[in-house]
Parts: sequence; C-alpha cells; structure tokens
Amino acid sequence: MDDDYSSWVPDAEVEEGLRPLPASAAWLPGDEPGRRQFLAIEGLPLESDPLGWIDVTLAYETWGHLNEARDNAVYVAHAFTGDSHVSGVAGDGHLTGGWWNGLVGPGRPIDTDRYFVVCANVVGGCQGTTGPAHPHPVDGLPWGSRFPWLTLRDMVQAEAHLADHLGVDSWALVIGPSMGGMRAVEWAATFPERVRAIGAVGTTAETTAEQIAWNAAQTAAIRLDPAFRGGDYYGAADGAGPYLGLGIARAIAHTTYRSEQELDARFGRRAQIGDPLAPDGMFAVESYLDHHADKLARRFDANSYLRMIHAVNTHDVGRGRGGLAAALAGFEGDALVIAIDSDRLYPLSNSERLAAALPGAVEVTVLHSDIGHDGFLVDSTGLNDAVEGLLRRVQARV
Ligand SMILES: CC(=O)SCCNC(=O)CCNC(=O)[C@H](O)C(C)(C)COP(=O)(O)OP(=O)(O)OC[C@H]1O[C@@H](n2cnc3c(N)ncnc32)[C@H](O)[C@@H]1OP(=O)(O)O
Ligand SMILES: N[C@@H](CCO)C(=O)O
Repeated sequence: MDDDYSSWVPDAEVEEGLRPLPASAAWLPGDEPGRRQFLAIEGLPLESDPLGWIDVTLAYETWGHLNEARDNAVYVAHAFTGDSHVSGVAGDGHLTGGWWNGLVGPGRPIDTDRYFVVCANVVGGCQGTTGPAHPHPVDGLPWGSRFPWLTLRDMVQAEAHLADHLGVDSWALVIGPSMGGMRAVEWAATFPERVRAIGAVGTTAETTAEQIAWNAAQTAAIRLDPAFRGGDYYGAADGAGPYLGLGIARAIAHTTYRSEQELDARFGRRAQIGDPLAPDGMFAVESYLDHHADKLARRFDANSYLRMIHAVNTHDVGRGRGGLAAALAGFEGDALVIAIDSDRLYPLSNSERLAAALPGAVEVTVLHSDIGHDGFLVDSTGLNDAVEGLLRRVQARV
C-alpha cells in the first residue's frame, strides 16, 4: 500500500465535482451494462406500519447457475454502503471491481463455477434498488423525506421475494459482513427452513448502545447540513445536496471501521499540509478521512444513508420473538460466526453473544487483522479458510 499522499490537497476540484444525485439513482461505478437485473415487488409490507407497504424494484446480480437439485444457491448480503456487485470478472477472466472478490468468484471459496450466487441492493439503497431518490408513484417526484423507514426485516422480506422469483427454495448459505451479517441472522430467524447455513462476519444480533451512539453523530451531521432541507434536496435550485454532512458522517464511520493501531502505524502524527498545529495545517489522517468522505459523498445518497442507519439501529433479532435465543431456536442449519480481533465497532463480545444464542455449540472464529472492522474487505486469508470449511460441511450434509 502506497502511503505517500503528501501531494494530495482538498482543493476546489473536489467541491466542483459534487453534483446533485440523479433522480434515477441507478448508477453503479464500474457496472457492466446488462449484468444487473431487476425484480418488481408489489406491496412489500413494512414492519414499522401494519397498514404500510411499498412497491419496489430490486436491483440484483447473479453468478453461476442454479443446479437441477436447486441446492447450490448462495445469497451474499452486502454491508452498509455496499451494493450488488459482490464479484467482478473482467472479460479476460481476471477478478476486478467486486467488493468481495477475494471470497466470491471463479475458483474462489464461494466458487461461482459451482454455486449460484445472488446479491441484491437493499430496499432504500441507492445502487439501483428503489430508494428515496426514486420517483414517488403518485406524483413522480423523488420520494425524499417521504420514503419509509424500513427495517432489516423488511429488507429480508424483499430478499425472500427474490429467492421465490429465482426458484431458490432454500439457500445453501446466506452470508454477509456487518449489516449483511445482520440480515443473514435475520434470515435464520425468519425463514429457518430456507437456510442451510449462515455466515455472520463482523456483526451483531442486536445493535448496541455504542453502535447507536456512533450512528447518532452521523445522523446529526447529515440533518444539520443546511443543504439537507429535511430530506427534500433533489433538484434543489442551487444544485446543492448534503454532501458535507454525508462526508462528515462517513469520516466518523470510517474511523470506527479502522483500528487505532492501524491509524497510528499508517499516519501517526504525520503532517499532510504545512504545520498541522497551525490553523491551515492538516494531519495526514485528517486528509485520509477527507478522502473517504469525498468518495462516499460522490457515490451515495444521504437519504439512503439515513435509512441504512435506521435499519441498523432497529436491528434486534429477538425483538417481538421472546428474545434472541427463542428467535433462533428453530434454525437447524450450520453457522459460521466470525469476529475480527481488532474490530472496535462490532467487537468480539457481539459475536460471542450471537454464537451463544444459536442452537448447537457454535464457536466464534476469531480472525486476526490489524485493520479493524474493514478487515473483512481487506484481509481475506482466514476468512476464505473459514468459509471453505463451512461450505465443505454444508456439502457433506447434502
Ligand atoms: C461490503 C461493503 O461495504 S462494499 C462497500 C465498499 N466498501 C466501503 O465503502 C468500505 C469503506 N472502506 C473503504 O473504502 C476502504 O478503502 C476499503 C476497505 C475498500 C479498502 O481499504 P484499504 O485498501 O485499506 O484502503 P484505504 O482505507 O487505505 O483507502 C485507500 C484510499 O485512501 C487514500 N489515501 C490514503 N492516505 C491518504 C491521505 N493521507 N490523504 C488522502 N487520501 C489518502 C488513497 O489514495 C486511496 O484512495 P482510493 O481508494 O481513491 O484509491
Ligand atoms: N465498509 C462498510 C462498513 C460497514 O460494515 C460499508 O461501508 O459498508
């Protein structure tokens, strides 16, 4: 990794590069036209409102083929700001561009030559699936502030519609990191008969006070951006959206995605610009966070970000089900629960609590990474071994 970014400065180009999000919000950097498919779901019920529902279009991708026995389907659930592009294969066969290429692809542990792999962008997102930037069915204007506050259970219901549509009665594996892992656990609780194994990577079965606290600061950053306009900023006359608030939210979040020791080893007290102790100076780590703030503000929608926060904050697998253990009691499949030892956002204790609530003697697999929570995206060796082991067990049971 090249750490010489001394020439990088936050300049006017960054500001000018920010543009209002397209109302369709149907872009995906690096997308290959025709790869993404869409499923229309009519009347998806909403957990938050017994009378509420929403028509949605789900953007999804598939790799490989469902076999005749229909027992080789794997659902990969993406994380907070992720999307359906879990694996990217260039024309020459090289893996490129997918967010979990280390794990998913031809010859990878989740081998797309063997498994039928499916990944959809969540409802409320901004990578093709219906979200706040999409037109409201009544007036055709963006949903904006009117978009419902979905829960992860709503998102899983939409994923179940997709399974029905694809002819998948039961998944060999539902696996995901972080918010994706939360949905994997939700799948086990909601549809235990439709899941033969789950993989919960760097995640929790119920969002903790600390995680909600981090999210509170991010929510405030977005809402207090004057350009947020209560969530109705699409098509604003001045073209501005809440990019600064969204960027600040990402900077806060990104800090939680990395570890103290990694930030210290990479950046320490190094200066990026001038004397960082002077008002116009800047530490390298500040510049790094600015970069990630800018990157996310270019590719993500603030209203979707707030919907993701709401879905994560309301996540509690035991809610209304008699507690966590009761919620998972009906799950007879295999479970892989992975914690990253330097993850300060979803620490080991979260995985231990989940493993203890799962039927059978599930042990937490602890992976070493210096990175922290994002280790699941960056350090793949231990993760690959663990998932390979899980799939071998699942195969042995067929
Ligand atoms: C499941 C999902 O979530 S999929 C969604 C995609 N993932 C995310 O959004 C997670 C957020 N994390 C990231 O974006 C991370 O970059 C990861 C996990 C994808 C990759 O991590 P790493 O390889 O460790 O990248 P790292 O965090 O070092 O970031 C590298 C970037 O920081 C920039 N950078 C590094 N130091 C500095 C600095 N001092 N000043 C400015 N920029 C800097 C690099 O130029 C590089 O830019 P680029 O990504 O535009 O090429
Ligand atoms: N890097 C991840 C972090 C949440 O797990 C994301 O933004 O989706």
